[in-house]
Amino acid sequence: MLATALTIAGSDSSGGAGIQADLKTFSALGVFGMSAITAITAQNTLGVSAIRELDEAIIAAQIAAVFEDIPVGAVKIGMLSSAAITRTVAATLRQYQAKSIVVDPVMISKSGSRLLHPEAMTALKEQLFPMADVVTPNLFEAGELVGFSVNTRNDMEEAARALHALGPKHIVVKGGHLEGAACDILFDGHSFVYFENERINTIHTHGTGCTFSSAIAAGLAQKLSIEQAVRQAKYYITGAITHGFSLGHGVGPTHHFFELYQKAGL
Ligand SMILES: Nc1ncnc2c1ncn2[C@@H]1O[C@H](COP(=O)(O)OP(=O)(O)O)[C@@H](O)[C@H]1O
Ligand SMILES: Cc1ncc(COP(=O)(O)OP(=O)(O)O)c(N)n1
Repeated sequence: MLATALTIAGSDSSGGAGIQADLKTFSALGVFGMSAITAITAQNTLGVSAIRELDEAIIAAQIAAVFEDIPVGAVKIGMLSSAAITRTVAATLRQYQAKSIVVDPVMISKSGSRLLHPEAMTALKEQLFPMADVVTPNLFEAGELVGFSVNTRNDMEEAARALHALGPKHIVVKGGHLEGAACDILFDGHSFVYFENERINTIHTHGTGCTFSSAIAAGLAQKLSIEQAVRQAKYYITGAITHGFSLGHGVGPTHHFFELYQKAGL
């Protein structure tokens, strides 16, 4: 049977990030994608001009409709916006005993708009992190979550240890915003695995975090180990950034296509 994955995230009208990037990634990786939308953003390559949260009942109903009918191989969680939405998503996933959960703790878009109210941080840590198989913060998000700034590889390791203590089985701290090579680290509570690629010199990186976390979820849905899923995701995002392109007047999107997956040779 085809592997399936559910994304619970916000909609990006320009198609570069959010639900749209997640579904494109699932599809390119050969996984059947399903979605539960938490919020609608009016967004393009220049920024976010409006956000409308959906009410908790319709968010829970979308998740329930999928789980009541279809086996869900993995879940990716992106923009949650509020504490109430975060609690609703956690409670609904608990109700359906969801497995293989990847939490991308989306806080601020690259263009600078808040996608998570600061007061939702506690619900994220207390309700969702203990259920997560993987949490994938970037440097800024890791810093906000642990309460110290994360700027070096040493800081990334320290942050991964602190975040692992909150309950997720694995942490991937993304080094996309580091100087030099694009280096991410995976921590399982015992040891670190480094995933490193040469930095691609481009401004067209809209949606990199969404693409990376949904590629990990796709790998888990395909029954890869965490390390294999992160390796596949790293290969995929590197190709997607390499083929990122100018679209609109600002930061263009990453590009998703099946050949990126075929070449992964996993
Ligand atoms: N310019 C780049 N060249 C190569 N890889 C990159 C680049 N920017 C980001 N990445 C990779 O993309 C993934 C997403 O990271 P990041 O951009 O830090 O996430 P976010 O979108 O959440 O800020 C990571 O694997 C990171 O290493
Ligand atoms: C609706 C929505 N969700 C998440 C993001 C953040 O995407 P990310 O891949 O972390 O990075 P940018 O797209 O902000 O570059 C978003 N923008 N919109």
